[in-house]
Amino acid sequence: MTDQTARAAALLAEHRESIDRLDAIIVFTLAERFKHTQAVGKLKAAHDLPPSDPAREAAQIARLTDLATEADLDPEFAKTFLAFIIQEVIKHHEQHQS
Ligand SMILES: C=C(O[C@@H]1C=C(C(=O)O)C=C[C@H]1O)C(=O)O
Repeated sequence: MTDQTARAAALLAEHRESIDRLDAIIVFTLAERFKHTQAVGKLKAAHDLPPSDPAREAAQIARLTDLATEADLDPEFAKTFLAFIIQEVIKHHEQHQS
C-alpha cells in the first residue's frame, strides 16, 4: 500500500465514523419526533380532529425549504423527506382513530 492509498483509507475511515455518528443522531431524532407525533395522534383522536392538517404542513414545507437553502441542502430533497415522514405520521393518526 502506498502512502497515498493509506492516507485515503484513513480519511475514508474518519468520514465513515462521522457518518455513523450522524446516522445515530438521525435515528434518535426521528424516534423523538415520532414520540411527539404519536401523542398528537392520541390528542386528535380524543378530540375528533382530522389526522392531517394541510395548512400546518404548508407552513412546515415553507420553513424547511428556507432552512435547507440556508444549510446548503437540496430543498427538493428536504421537501420529499418531510413528505415521507408526514405520510407515515398521518398513517399512525388514522390508526389511532380507527
Ligand atoms: C403532527 C401533526 O399531524 C400531521 C403530521 C404532521 C407532521 O408530522 O409534522 C404535520 C401536520 C399533520 O398533517 C400535527 O397536526 O401537528
